[in-house]
Amino acid sequence: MDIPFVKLHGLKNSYIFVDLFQFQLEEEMLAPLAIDIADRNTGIGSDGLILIHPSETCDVGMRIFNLDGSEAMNCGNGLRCVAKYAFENNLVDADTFTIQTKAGQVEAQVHGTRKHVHEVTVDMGAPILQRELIPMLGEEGQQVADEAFDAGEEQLRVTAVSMGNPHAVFFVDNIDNAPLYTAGPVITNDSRFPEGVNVEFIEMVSEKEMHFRVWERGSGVTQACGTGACAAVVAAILNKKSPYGEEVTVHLSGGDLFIRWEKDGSVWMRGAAEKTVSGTFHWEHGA
Ligand SMILES: N[C@@H](CCC[C@H](N)C(=O)O)C(=O)O
Repeated sequence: MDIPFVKLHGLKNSYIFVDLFQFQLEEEMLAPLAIDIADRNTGIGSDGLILIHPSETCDVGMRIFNLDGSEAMNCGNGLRCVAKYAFENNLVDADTFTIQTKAGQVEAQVHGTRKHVHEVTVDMGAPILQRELIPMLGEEGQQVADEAFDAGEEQLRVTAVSMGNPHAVFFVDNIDNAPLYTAGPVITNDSRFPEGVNVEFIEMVSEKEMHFRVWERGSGVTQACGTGACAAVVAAILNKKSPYGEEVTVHLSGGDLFIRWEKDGSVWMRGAAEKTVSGTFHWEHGA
Protein backbone atom coordinates (compact mmCIF):
# COMPACT_ATOMS: atom_id res chain seq x y z
CA MET A 1 0.00 0.00 0.00
CA ASP A 2 1.37 3.47 -0.92
CA ILE A 3 0.37 6.12 1.61
CA PRO A 4 0.90 9.83 0.86
CA PHE A 5 2.31 11.62 3.92
CA VAL A 6 3.69 14.91 5.15
CA LYS A 7 6.09 15.25 8.07
CA LEU A 8 5.64 18.32 10.25
CA HIS A 9 6.91 19.24 13.66
CA GLY A 10 6.16 21.64 16.46
CA LEU A 11 9.51 22.48 18.08
CA LYS A 12 10.94 19.15 16.86
CA ASN A 13 8.05 17.12 18.32
CA SER A 14 7.53 15.47 14.93
CA TYR A 15 4.62 13.55 13.47
CA ILE A 16 3.81 11.88 10.17
CA PHE A 17 0.53 13.32 8.91
CA VAL A 18 -1.88 11.51 6.60
CA ASP A 19 -4.62 13.62 5.00
CA LEU A 20 -7.84 11.59 5.10
CA PHE A 21 -9.58 14.21 2.96
CA GLN A 22 -7.55 12.62 0.14
CA PHE A 23 -6.66 9.11 1.21
CA GLN A 24 -8.62 6.43 3.10
CA LEU A 25 -7.27 4.11 5.82
CA GLU A 26 -9.16 1.30 7.57
CA GLU A 27 -9.58 1.69 11.35
CA GLU A 28 -7.68 -1.55 12.14
CA MET A 29 -4.66 -0.29 10.17
CA LEU A 30 -4.12 2.82 12.27
CA ALA A 31 -2.22 1.51 15.33
CA PRO A 32 0.10 -0.81 13.33
CA LEU A 33 0.69 1.93 10.76
CA ALA A 34 1.66 4.37 13.54
CA ILE A 35 4.21 1.87 14.90
CA ASP A 36 5.69 1.14 11.46
CA ILE A 37 5.71 4.65 10.00
CA ALA A 38 7.11 6.30 13.16
CA ASP A 39 9.88 3.72 13.68
CA ARG A 40 13.23 5.54 13.54
CA ASN A 41 15.11 2.52 12.21
CA THR A 42 12.71 0.93 9.76
CA GLY A 43 10.07 3.62 9.10
CA ILE A 44 10.20 7.34 8.37
CA GLY A 45 10.90 8.23 12.00
CA SER A 46 8.77 10.50 14.19
CA ASP A 47 7.07 10.71 17.59
CA GLY A 48 3.86 9.26 16.13
CA LEU A 49 1.15 9.44 13.48
CA ILE A 50 -1.52 12.12 13.06
CA LEU A 51 -4.58 11.82 10.86
CA ILE A 52 -6.25 14.94 9.46
CA HIS A 53 -9.85 14.08 8.71
CA PRO A 54 -13.19 15.62 7.74
CA SER A 55 -15.39 16.43 10.74
CA GLU A 56 -19.16 16.81 11.07
CA THR A 57 -18.87 19.33 13.90
CA CYS A 58 -15.67 21.26 13.17
CA ASP A 59 -13.83 22.61 10.14
CA VAL A 60 -11.29 19.80 10.37
CA GLY A 61 -10.55 16.83 12.65
CA MET A 62 -7.36 15.38 14.19
CA ARG A 63 -6.49 11.95 15.61
CA ILE A 64 -3.10 11.25 17.21
CA PHE A 65 -1.26 7.96 17.71
CA ASN A 66 1.91 7.72 19.80
CA LEU A 67 5.11 5.92 18.77
CA ASP A 68 3.88 2.71 20.46
CA GLY A 69 0.56 2.77 18.55
CA SER A 70 -1.56 3.96 21.50
CA GLU A 71 -4.13 6.62 20.65
CA ALA A 72 -4.13 9.85 22.69
CA MET A 73 -7.00 12.29 23.11
CA ASN A 74 -5.03 15.45 22.38
CA CYS A 75 -1.73 16.82 21.07
CA GLY A 76 -0.83 20.51 21.30
CA ASN A 77 2.07 20.48 18.86
CA GLY A 78 0.00 18.33 16.51
CA LEU A 79 -2.83 20.88 16.61
CA ARG A 80 -0.56 23.69 15.43
CA CYS A 81 0.74 21.47 12.62
CA VAL A 82 -2.80 20.46 11.60
CA ALA A 83 -3.79 24.14 11.55
CA LYS A 84 -0.81 25.02 9.34
CA TYR A 85 -1.53 22.14 6.97
CA ALA A 86 -5.28 22.87 6.78
CA PHE A 87 -4.75 26.55 5.96
CA GLU A 88 -1.90 26.08 3.49
CA ASN A 89 -3.86 23.33 1.68
CA ASN A 90 -7.14 25.28 1.53
CA LEU A 91 -9.06 22.83 3.71
CA VAL A 92 -10.44 25.86 5.59
CA ASP A 93 -11.82 29.22 4.39
CA ALA A 94 -10.52 31.61 7.03
CA ASP A 95 -7.43 32.04 9.21
CA THR A 96 -9.41 31.17 12.35
CA PHE A 97 -11.19 27.81 12.45
CA THR A 98 -12.17 24.89 14.65
CA ILE A 99 -10.40 21.53 15.03
CA GLN A 100 -12.08 18.45 16.48
CA THR A 101 -10.00 16.22 18.77
CA LYS A 102 -11.01 13.19 20.83
CA ALA A 103 -10.90 15.52 23.84
CA GLY A 104 -13.29 18.05 22.26
CA GLN A 105 -13.19 21.08 20.01
CA VAL A 106 -10.48 23.76 19.95
CA GLU A 107 -10.08 26.98 17.96
CA ALA A 108 -6.90 27.75 16.03
CA GLN A 109 -5.67 30.96 14.44
CA VAL A 110 -2.86 30.77 11.92
CA HIS A 111 -0.31 33.56 11.43
CA GLY A 112 1.15 33.92 7.94
CA THR A 113 -0.05 33.36 4.39
CA ARG A 114 -1.58 30.48 2.39
CA LYS A 115 1.99 29.81 1.15
CA HIS A 116 3.60 29.83 4.57
CA VAL A 117 2.11 29.73 8.04
CA HIS A 118 4.93 30.29 10.55
CA GLU A 119 3.05 30.39 13.83
CA VAL A 120 -0.29 29.25 15.25
CA THR A 121 -2.29 30.28 18.32
CA VAL A 122 -4.66 27.71 19.78
CA ASP A 123 -7.39 28.19 22.38
CA MET A 124 -6.84 24.88 24.15
CA GLY A 125 -9.89 25.24 26.39
CA ALA A 126 -9.96 24.97 30.17
CA PRO A 127 -7.68 22.52 32.01
CA ILE A 128 -9.27 19.64 33.92
CA LEU A 129 -8.10 19.67 37.52
CA GLN A 130 -10.37 17.26 39.42
CA ARG A 131 -8.32 14.20 40.43
CA GLU A 132 -10.70 11.50 39.16
CA LEU A 133 -11.09 13.25 35.80
CA ILE A 134 -7.34 13.42 35.11
CA PRO A 135 -7.57 10.44 35.99
CA MET A 136 -5.51 9.83 39.15
CA LEU A 137 -6.43 7.49 41.97
CA GLY A 138 -7.06 8.90 45.46
CA GLU A 139 -9.64 11.02 47.23
CA GLU A 140 -12.14 12.23 44.66
CA GLY A 141 -13.28 15.79 44.08
CA GLN A 142 -9.95 17.48 44.89
CA GLN A 143 -7.20 19.10 42.85
CA VAL A 144 -3.76 17.48 42.91
CA ALA A 145 -1.37 20.33 43.63
CA ASP A 146 2.04 19.91 45.26
CA GLU A 147 1.16 16.46 46.64
CA ALA A 148 3.83 14.10 47.99
CA PHE A 149 4.62 11.43 45.39
CA ASP A 150 6.76 8.39 46.18
CA ALA A 151 8.55 7.46 42.94
CA GLY A 152 10.76 4.71 44.38
CA GLU A 153 14.24 6.17 44.43
CA GLU A 154 12.87 9.70 44.20
CA GLN A 155 10.59 11.45 46.69
CA LEU A 156 8.81 14.03 44.55
CA ARG A 157 5.84 16.41 44.73
CA VAL A 158 3.28 16.21 41.95
CA THR A 159 0.74 18.58 40.42
CA ALA A 160 -1.63 16.77 38.05
CA VAL A 161 -3.41 18.47 35.15
CA SER A 162 -5.40 17.17 32.19
CA MET A 163 -5.43 19.10 28.93
CA GLY A 164 -7.65 16.37 27.47
CA ASN A 165 -4.68 14.08 28.15
CA PRO A 166 -3.07 13.48 31.56
CA HIS A 167 0.07 15.24 32.82
CA ALA A 168 2.09 14.85 36.03
CA VAL A 169 4.16 17.98 36.64
CA PHE A 170 7.18 18.02 38.96
CA PHE A 171 9.10 21.20 39.84
CA VAL A 172 12.87 20.82 40.18
CA ASP A 173 15.67 23.20 41.19
CA ASN A 174 17.89 22.43 38.19
CA ILE A 175 16.50 21.04 34.94
CA ASP A 176 19.84 19.45 34.05
CA ASN A 177 19.57 17.19 37.11
CA ALA A 178 15.90 16.23 36.59
CA PRO A 179 15.43 12.42 36.74
CA LEU A 180 13.93 12.36 33.23
CA TYR A 181 15.39 9.04 32.07
CA THR A 182 15.08 7.26 35.42
CA ALA A 183 11.77 8.46 36.92
CA GLY A 184 10.09 9.29 33.57
CA PRO A 185 9.59 5.72 32.33
CA VAL A 186 8.50 4.56 35.80
CA ILE A 187 5.99 7.34 36.54
CA THR A 188 4.41 7.16 33.07
CA ASN A 189 3.18 3.63 33.91
CA ASP A 190 2.50 4.24 37.64
CA SER A 191 -0.73 2.54 38.76
CA ARG A 192 -1.90 5.78 40.43
CA PHE A 193 -2.55 6.96 36.85
CA PRO A 194 -4.92 4.32 35.45
CA GLU A 195 -4.59 5.63 31.88
CA GLY A 196 -0.84 6.32 32.15
CA VAL A 197 0.53 9.85 32.26
CA ASN A 198 2.86 12.27 30.49
CA VAL A 199 5.67 13.26 32.88
CA GLU A 200 7.04 16.81 32.95
CA PHE A 201 9.94 18.31 34.90
CA ILE A 202 9.98 22.09 35.27
CA GLU A 203 12.60 24.54 36.49
CA MET A 204 11.18 28.02 37.07
CA VAL A 205 13.52 30.78 35.82
CA SER A 206 11.15 33.57 36.82
CA GLU A 207 7.37 34.02 37.16
CA LYS A 208 7.13 34.21 33.38
CA GLU A 209 9.81 31.81 32.20
CA MET A 210 10.48 28.12 32.76
CA HIS A 211 12.63 25.24 31.49
CA PHE A 212 10.72 22.10 30.51
CA ARG A 213 11.58 18.44 29.85
CA VAL A 214 9.11 15.67 29.09
CA TRP A 215 8.75 11.90 29.06
CA GLU A 216 5.66 11.39 26.92
CA ARG A 217 3.25 8.54 27.49
CA GLY A 218 3.58 6.19 24.54
CA SER A 219 6.55 7.99 22.95
CA GLY A 220 9.26 8.49 25.64
CA VAL A 221 11.48 11.57 25.67
CA THR A 222 10.47 14.06 22.98
CA GLN A 223 11.83 17.51 22.16
CA ALA A 224 8.58 19.24 23.07
CA CYS A 225 4.99 18.67 24.19
CA GLY A 226 2.32 21.31 23.62
CA THR A 227 -0.29 19.98 26.03
CA GLY A 228 2.56 19.39 28.49
CA ALA A 229 3.66 23.03 28.25
CA CYS A 230 0.04 24.11 28.89
CA ALA A 231 -0.15 21.75 31.90
CA ALA A 232 3.17 23.06 33.23
CA VAL A 233 1.98 26.68 33.17
CA VAL A 234 -1.32 25.70 34.81
CA ALA A 235 0.68 23.83 37.48
CA ALA A 236 2.92 26.86 38.04
CA ILE A 237 -0.14 29.08 38.54
CA LEU A 238 -1.82 26.56 40.90
CA ASN A 239 1.41 26.55 42.93
CA LYS A 240 1.58 30.38 42.92
CA LYS A 241 4.83 30.41 40.97
CA SER A 242 3.27 32.30 38.01
CA PRO A 243 0.36 34.76 37.70
CA TYR A 244 -2.96 34.17 35.91
CA GLY A 245 -3.47 35.90 32.57
CA GLU A 246 0.19 36.56 31.68
CA GLU A 247 2.09 34.87 28.86
CA VAL A 248 4.74 32.47 30.18
CA THR A 249 7.70 31.50 27.98
CA VAL A 250 8.32 27.77 28.14
CA HIS A 251 11.81 26.72 27.02
CA LEU A 252 11.51 23.17 25.65
CA SER A 253 14.40 21.17 24.20
CA GLY A 254 13.15 21.96 20.67
CA GLY A 255 12.35 25.67 21.15
CA ASP A 256 9.95 28.03 22.91
CA LEU A 257 6.20 28.03 23.43
CA PHE A 258 4.18 30.94 24.81
CA ILE A 259 1.35 29.93 27.15
CA ARG A 260 -1.28 31.96 28.98
CA TRP A 261 -4.03 30.74 31.32
CA GLU A 262 -6.96 33.07 31.93
CA LYS A 263 -8.50 32.72 35.41
CA ASP A 264 -11.52 30.38 35.20
CA GLY A 265 -11.01 30.15 31.46
CA SER A 266 -8.96 28.88 28.55
CA VAL A 267 -5.30 28.06 28.19
CA TRP A 268 -3.82 29.74 25.11
CA MET A 269 -0.83 28.26 23.32
CA ARG A 270 1.23 30.13 20.70
CA GLY A 271 4.17 28.68 18.80
CA ALA A 272 5.76 27.53 15.59
CA ALA A 273 4.84 24.69 13.24
CA GLU A 274 7.08 23.55 10.40
CA LYS A 275 6.93 21.15 7.47
CA THR A 276 10.08 19.19 6.63
CA VAL A 277 9.37 16.25 4.30
CA SER A 278 6.57 14.87 2.14
CA GLY A 279 6.31 11.76 0.01
CA THR A 280 4.76 8.33 -0.23
CA PHE A 281 5.27 5.61 2.37
CA HIS A 282 5.25 2.16 0.77
CA TRP A 283 3.80 0.06 3.61
CA GLU A 284 4.57 -3.62 3.12
CA HIS A 285 2.31 -4.73 6.01
CA GLY A 286 -0.65 -2.88 4.57
CA ALA A 287 -0.44 -4.59 1.21
N1 LIG B 1 3.28 15.66 21.99
C1 LIG B 1 1.95 15.94 22.26
C2 LIG B 1 1.17 14.97 23.11
C3 LIG B 1 1.01 13.61 22.44
C4 LIG B 1 0.14 12.63 23.21
C5 LIG B 1 0.73 12.17 24.52
N2 LIG B 1 1.94 11.43 24.36
C6 LIG B 1 -0.32 11.33 25.27
O1 LIG B 1 -0.28 10.08 25.20
O2 LIG B 1 -1.17 11.92 25.92
C7 LIG B 1 1.65 17.39 22.51
O3 LIG B 1 2.32 18.21 21.88
O4 LIG B 1 0.74 17.72 23.27
